[in-house]
Amino acid sequence: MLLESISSPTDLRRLDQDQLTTLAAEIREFVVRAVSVTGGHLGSNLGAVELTLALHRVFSSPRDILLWDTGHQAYVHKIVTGRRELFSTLRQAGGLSGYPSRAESVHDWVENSHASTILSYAHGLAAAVARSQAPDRRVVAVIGDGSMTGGMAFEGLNNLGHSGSRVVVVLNDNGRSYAPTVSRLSGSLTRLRLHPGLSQVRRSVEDALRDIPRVGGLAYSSLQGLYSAVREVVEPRAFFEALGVRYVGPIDGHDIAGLETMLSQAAEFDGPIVVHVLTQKGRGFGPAEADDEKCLHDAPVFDPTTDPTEASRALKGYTQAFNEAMLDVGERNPSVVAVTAAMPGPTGLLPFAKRFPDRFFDVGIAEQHAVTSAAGMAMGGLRPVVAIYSTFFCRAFDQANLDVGLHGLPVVFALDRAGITGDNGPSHHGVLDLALTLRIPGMTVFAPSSAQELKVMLDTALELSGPAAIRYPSGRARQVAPHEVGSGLAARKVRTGDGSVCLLAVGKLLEAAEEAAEILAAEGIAATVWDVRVVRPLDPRMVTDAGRHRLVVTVEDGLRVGGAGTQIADAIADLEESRVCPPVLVLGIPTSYIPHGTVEGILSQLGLDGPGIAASTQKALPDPAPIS
Ligand SMILES: Cc1ncc(C[n+]2csc(CCOP(=O)(O)OP(=O)(O)O)c2C)c(N)n1
Ligand SMILES: CC(=O)[C@@H](O)[C@H](O)COP(=O)(O)O
Ligand SMILES: [Mg+2]
Repeated sequence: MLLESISSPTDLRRLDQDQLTTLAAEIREFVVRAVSVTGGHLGSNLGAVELTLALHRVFSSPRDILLWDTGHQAYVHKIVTGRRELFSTLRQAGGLSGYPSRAESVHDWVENSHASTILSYAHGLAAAVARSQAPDRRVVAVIGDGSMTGGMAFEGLNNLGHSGSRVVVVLNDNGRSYAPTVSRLSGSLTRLRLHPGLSQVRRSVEDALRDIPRVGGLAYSSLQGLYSAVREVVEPRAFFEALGVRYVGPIDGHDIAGLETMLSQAAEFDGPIVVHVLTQKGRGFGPAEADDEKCLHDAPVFDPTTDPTEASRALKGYTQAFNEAMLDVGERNPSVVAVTAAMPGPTGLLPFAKRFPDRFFDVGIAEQHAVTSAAGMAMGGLRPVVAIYSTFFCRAFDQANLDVGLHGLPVVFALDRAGITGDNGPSHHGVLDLALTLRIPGMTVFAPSSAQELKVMLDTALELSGPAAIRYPSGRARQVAPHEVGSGLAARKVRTGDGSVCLLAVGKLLEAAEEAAEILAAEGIAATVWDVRVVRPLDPRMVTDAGRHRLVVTVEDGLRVGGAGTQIADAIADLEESRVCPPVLVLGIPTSYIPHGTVEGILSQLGLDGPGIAASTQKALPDPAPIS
């Protein structure tokens, strides 16, 4: 196996083109097998094989700086930079990160998995390189066509062009984010034009025409004229060069020799230059190539001899509940519309999009634009539901605060993947959404503890006159009977204790709080447990009841500072009737970057599972009051 002989980019440079073709096939097989064992990103990595090999042959990382936007497509980069044997630990606690990691390798620079940032990094690094003693270092930024639709990418491009920064931008255009990319920049015609089959046809027609005496020459030149007219119409050269960024391409992103030629030329260009490469997401693995939803962008653990597409598409837990709830409200309320930032599949909106195509908006990887577009929709009398991951909501906080909140607009934010998300590491955990949404005046904040609660809360949110956020986690959703579901803005008391301690649980942590109550009961401590349900406005009945206990413990899978617990502690402190405020122990997530691992393992480490909550509670319980 050639692959076993590759432990650094220098090993790539001794291979000839045939060997590179063999190596590419071996890498594809390796990636499919590795991801089948651990789960992870598949389609993007299969599409970036030849491109990565060419980049590492033309540029000398880490002297030359190779940057990956989002970083989910950097598995091949990791394989050729000496980490092949770590893939059995991919995304596991203490194991290989699913994104570049500076702790793992000098070849890695950017760890943030939020899209559309890389041109800004490149601009900054190019400025530093220009002032260093090594002005011949190259800065190379690989950005996908999807990430190119993010606002920051346009900001970066504009500044690169204006400043003349010496950066090689590789636009890795596979026409997809998850779904087909919402952009004319990577128009289907461009891809069609360079479809291998079409190129072959074009070449044979040109050859045939050229050989026909007299008329052949005329026909050939008119075909060329037509071809270049088409190119002028579709190719994005005009866009980039109007910004001051040289444009070359589009070229075949799977032709290593062609890539090397173009990248070598681009490396010599003294300014910003875009090399537009056309790749196929999921290339080389049949199920990924055939997956018209997302080219197996990511895949669960699967048997590599089977097709993981259905498993990869399957909606889990709260996302499935959201999908069902949206279809239901969509039928009942024609003003409800749905907005996504290039994630219709993972947020569960595809069925809604299919059922109500004219009430579904995919705006590209553009969360800020998504939120303010929703504000416009609400201003126009619609009832927008913005489905956005908790972590990506952070990017649109200003828009949520001042475009939605300031105008008191009825936008509903469906914040999926709230809390610890595990696999994708520190830039994907959804730990800030409570701290942020609670800073938006007038925003109602819901945290469902079951699939059934999510549906009730969406209905309630859509009846409100102002903004609302519903935050819910990845993974399994608790299923409960109708009598175990709350209503409106009320909290729900699920267990009555002896007045010693009151556990107030937010969202999914209700299960852990109930487990803690059982553990405490075995120790003779009868805890009261409330499902907070609505983090703001807090249910006054719950606050009053909690204030009558000797200790209040709040539990949430959000930032401890500025989250639900802080909100509850303030409310208890404000209770007029309580003679002595009970101490409030706020259990939540510390202000830190939490590495990847399993959700359960991380929550346990943070003391946010049943035993952890029980232990913290026991430790905080004031000594038993003297018997009067
Ligand atoms: C700000 C932000 N929003 C959403 C995502 C989720 N996300 C991860 S990869 C991806 C699609 C990226 O498409 P593209 O840049 O074309 O890369 P490809 O997967 O096609 O190689 C999205 C939407 C993200 N990482 N960052
Ligand atoms: C790279 C990226 O941001 C997404 O693809 C992310 O991996 C999705 O996370 P889920 O796996 O929770 O859908
Ligand atoms: Mg893409």
